[in-house]
Amino acid sequence: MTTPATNKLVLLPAVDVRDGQAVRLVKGASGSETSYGEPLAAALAWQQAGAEWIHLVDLDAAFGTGDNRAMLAEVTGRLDVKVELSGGIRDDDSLRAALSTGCARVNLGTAALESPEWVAKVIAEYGDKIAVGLDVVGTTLRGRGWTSEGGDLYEALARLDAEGCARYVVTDVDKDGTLTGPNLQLLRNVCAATDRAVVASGGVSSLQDLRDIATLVPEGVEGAIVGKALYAQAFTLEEALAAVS
Ligand SMILES: O=C(O)c1ccccc1NCC(=O)[C@H](O)[C@H](O)COP(=O)(O)O
Repeated sequence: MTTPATNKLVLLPAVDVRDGQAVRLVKGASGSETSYGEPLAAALAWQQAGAEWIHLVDLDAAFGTGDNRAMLAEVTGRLDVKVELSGGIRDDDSLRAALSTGCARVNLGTAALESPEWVAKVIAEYGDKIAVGLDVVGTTLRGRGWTSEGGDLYEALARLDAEGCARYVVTDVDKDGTLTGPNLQLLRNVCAATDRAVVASGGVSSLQDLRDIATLVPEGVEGAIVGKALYAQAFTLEEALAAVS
């Protein structure tokens, strides 16, 4: 693995969109939404607070209950910071739409489980504009808005590494939206199995959680997505950025 130049952890505040609203779910369960208002207002607030990245998710597209494509394109276009677009990007049409927003990269989930040949093709074509979301319960992958099972984490990781995947967004579904802390052991295990960059997602509840994730930067963790903790005002983004700088 290439040693990162600094130990700085990149923070990606999450804006998850359902039915036109910024929401947070508990363990990704449809119906467990808490609403936090307009996605653009949330994203602009994180940008104003110093975010370099926004993790922007179309939950309807992920769940197959419609999409918020036009709204996410508008939000991405209004931001000056980099956007990682996620949720329901599964074919040429949805990938083209996502990339045409001007986002810095997209995150593929279900497609990596159900359409491995297509994913290998787009990794070869778009390089590090493609990240793959490895959303797991235990070591079993989840797709389709985390409702379907999709095989073994480490088998998928070996396959995607061989195909040249640059980056993985790793989520412990049982931690996501629960404010119970990240699964540090999962992150360590994934870093031990790949030399590609890892973005941690799910469960962050405190500044100490972020400092704990930052200790894994030398092992390959590059960033951390933070959702519920920011919306629940457990800390401010300014405090979070200071804690990991
Ligand atoms: O990212 C997706 O594509 C996705 C699909 C289906 C359900 C949830 C999805 N993402 C959730 C997130 O990205 C969360 O915002 C992120 O893990 C933050 O979690 P937390 O800090 O625990 O609120």
